[in-house]
Amino acid sequence: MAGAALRVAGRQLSQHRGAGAPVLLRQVSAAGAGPGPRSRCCDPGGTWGPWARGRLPVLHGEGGGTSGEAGSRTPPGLRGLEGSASGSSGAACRPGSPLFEPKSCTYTYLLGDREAREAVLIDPVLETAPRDAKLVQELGLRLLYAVNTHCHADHVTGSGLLRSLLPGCRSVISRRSGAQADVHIEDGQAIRFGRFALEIRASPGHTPGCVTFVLNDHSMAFTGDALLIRGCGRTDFQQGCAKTLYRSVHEKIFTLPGDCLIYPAHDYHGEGFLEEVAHSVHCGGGADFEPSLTLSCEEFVKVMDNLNLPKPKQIGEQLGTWTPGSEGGGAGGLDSWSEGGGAGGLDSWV
Ligand SMILES: N[C@@H](CCC(=O)N[C@@H](CSS)C(=O)NCC(=O)O)C(=O)O
Repeated sequence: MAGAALRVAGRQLSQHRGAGAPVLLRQVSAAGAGPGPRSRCCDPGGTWGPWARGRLPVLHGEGGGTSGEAGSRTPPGLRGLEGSASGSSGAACRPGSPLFEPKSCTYTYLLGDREAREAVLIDPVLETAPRDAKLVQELGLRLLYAVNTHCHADHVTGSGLLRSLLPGCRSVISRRSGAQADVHIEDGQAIRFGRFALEIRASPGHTPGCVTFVLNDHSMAFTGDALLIRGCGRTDFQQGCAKTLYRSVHEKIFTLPGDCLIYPAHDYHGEGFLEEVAHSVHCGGGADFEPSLTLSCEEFVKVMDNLNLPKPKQIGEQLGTWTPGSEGGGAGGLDSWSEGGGAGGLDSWV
């Protein structure tokens, strides 16, 4: 077991726990960094989830149960949010938010080993890469890898910029993504930082190359767009496949231990940060994430095939980084990605 994961709010390393735990850093985001439009959600209010309402932006779980300490956890909705790091209003800020990019509603995660000072950053965004690089430096960490859960269509990854800003940092993405990177990963492999590792679980469906990163003690999982908060990745382009996504989520994510915390790439609905996801999965059969995932696979596919979502706002920017030769051109290019390297022109992307 890697020990208890430590959440850190703002820009301070916590002293609450020993050095034997990886640091999961969460930064309180700026006021106004609210959620994007709701595309589908079973909570018509569009407000904070009950676990977040009225709370201040603080470090989740600090002083309360943290991952790796099964049995000491606070139930969903009651998780301790003591020790507020800010006096901001809960209504304006995302409670206990990790690193957040408001335009694409993307969560970036920084994990580090405090002893070895080695870190990995998951799903960085181009616009917020300078913020993340500064944070890594301030914390005295050495960023080994900027890893991507998949080829994003809604924003440009920050991994390329981070390689420049933090020499020694290597970009990572799955081989099946077809994108270029310093390191290509595959199901069953692991990315090491200090005494810890992120295990790679292929979780295709949103795209063929999607992966979920699971901390080696299985206390945390970073699901990318396979499983979101009150949602899951769309499957209507980038060679998406609803049936494949259903299988991935059920076989690779819902099978994680009941106390595993799930960290998704987006929260479009402002539900706040939903911890204890696997716990909720066990209680609600997945309904706390995406209710349609509790349906049969056949019914889920029907729902996904009839979402009629607009294309992501930034799909043009993302495609604009492609070099000629990548398929299609224009937004339509994403529809024709090929599994074996259709997104080959991503030199500027990773
Ligand atoms: N309004 C947002 C929607 C972006 C979007 O389509 N997001 C994808 C993941 S990134 S390709 C998705 O799967 N969304 C699921 C959903 O239910 O919305 C924007 O325009 O950026």
